[in-house]
Amino acid sequence: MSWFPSMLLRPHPGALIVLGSSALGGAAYRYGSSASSPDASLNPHSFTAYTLIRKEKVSSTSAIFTLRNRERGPDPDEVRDGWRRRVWSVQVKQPELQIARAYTPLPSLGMETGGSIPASSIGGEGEDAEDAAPEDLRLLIRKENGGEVSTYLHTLPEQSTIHLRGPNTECELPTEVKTVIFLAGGTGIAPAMQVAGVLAQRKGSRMRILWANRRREECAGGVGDEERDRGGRGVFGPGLRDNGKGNGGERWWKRLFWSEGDSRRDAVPESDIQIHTQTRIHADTGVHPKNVIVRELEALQHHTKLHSPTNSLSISYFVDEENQLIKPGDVARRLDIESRGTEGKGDKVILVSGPDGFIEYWAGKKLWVGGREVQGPLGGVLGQMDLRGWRVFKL
Ligand SMILES: Cc1cc2nc3c(=O)[nH]c(=O)nc-3n(C[C@H](O)[C@H](O)[C@H](O)COP(=O)(O)OP(=O)(O)OC[C@H]3O[C@@H](n4cnc5c(N)ncnc54)[C@H](O)[C@@H]3O)c2cc1C
Repeated sequence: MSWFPSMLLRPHPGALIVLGSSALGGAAYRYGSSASSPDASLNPHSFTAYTLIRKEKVSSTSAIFTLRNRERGPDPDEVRDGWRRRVWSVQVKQPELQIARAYTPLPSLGMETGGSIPASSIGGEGEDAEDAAPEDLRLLIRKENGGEVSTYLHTLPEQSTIHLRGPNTECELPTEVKTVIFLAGGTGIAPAMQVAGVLAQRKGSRMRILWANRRREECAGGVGDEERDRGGRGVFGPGLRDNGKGNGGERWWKRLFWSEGDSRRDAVPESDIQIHTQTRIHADTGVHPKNVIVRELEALQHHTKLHSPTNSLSISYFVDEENQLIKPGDVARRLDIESRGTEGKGDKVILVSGPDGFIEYWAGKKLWVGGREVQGPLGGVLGQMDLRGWRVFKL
């Protein structure tokens, strides 16, 4: 495949940071005049200081960390470019142990054009939209039991300093890629959201995310599109359909997208819009309130349709503790649907991202060759399936 890197220059997670940079791309990094030193902007060669301005709980083990460049150094071009066509990550340093780990920034609406609205602010309180700055980075970080860096990060209070290096390209999504099936395990949803952000900008794009979690709390309130269509456990609960009015008694979130008289107001049916707003439902209705990641995903769906009504982003949730595992048939069915009538219409890709065991089960092991991580042969469940020309990439 010409457009996927044949080798990922990803250092072993435990590598000492003194061993050197893992950045890909070799692009020229531009430092703006407002930056007082080259290190003021995110760059792959040295660590840049960020302030943890917000820690937003997702579940008992995960949170979204919002990080602001301490010297307000401008984003390098590589980051802006990344939001348009890449899956990318940054490295975060644990200063005492001098080790670093990779984390995947979450997209914000309009990132590709310098916008800065966290998708979670759609249908929410609206604070995020006002507080956000274009160069803020948001990382979904799960606290690993006994994990050195993630545990350290979760102990930090807001206003702490965190050092980042990057961006590191994980894979490119050239413009001909418009159809993606994404198998995500746990925090593998972060790269899936990046891909959704990229495809939203491509007319006629189709993406299906199958997201597996061990526990419901990681995807609380998430109802898959198929389940919703079947009229299963409602998103809104009896008599509680959200009217999309938010706090001010007005559909404030519409203003984030449309100005008065904008013809796109009518591009998405009102019923669709309502379904993408935040729910505030008590636990005794039996419906989980949506956590911030689920809200972000639904806002991404909304954003995808706004770009073009022919775009489609569907999400399916699978929860181990509810005995819902992704089965080969779930993938085969989606392959079947997405293959129909799209022969020769651009590249179709299956991306797999998550813990090592998840990737190995679905696509076979990634390999380490000469201290670098490479794709390795296609194995696992996907290796046994008739993929009809779909490409597979392990993230
Ligand atoms: C490109 C990329 C993007 C990523 N994006 C994200 C993201 O967006 N969000 C996210 O949360 N994570 C992400 N990760 C994973 C992340 O980089 C870290 O691997 C993760 O946070 C764990 O790091 P840690 O230092 O906390 O754990 P580690 O210290 O590396 O430990 C990991 C696990 O191994 C166990 N362990 C460690 N040492 C031993 C030992 N000697 N014997 C037995 N068990 C041991 C620990 O108990 C722990 O459960 C990404 C990884 C990559 C490569």
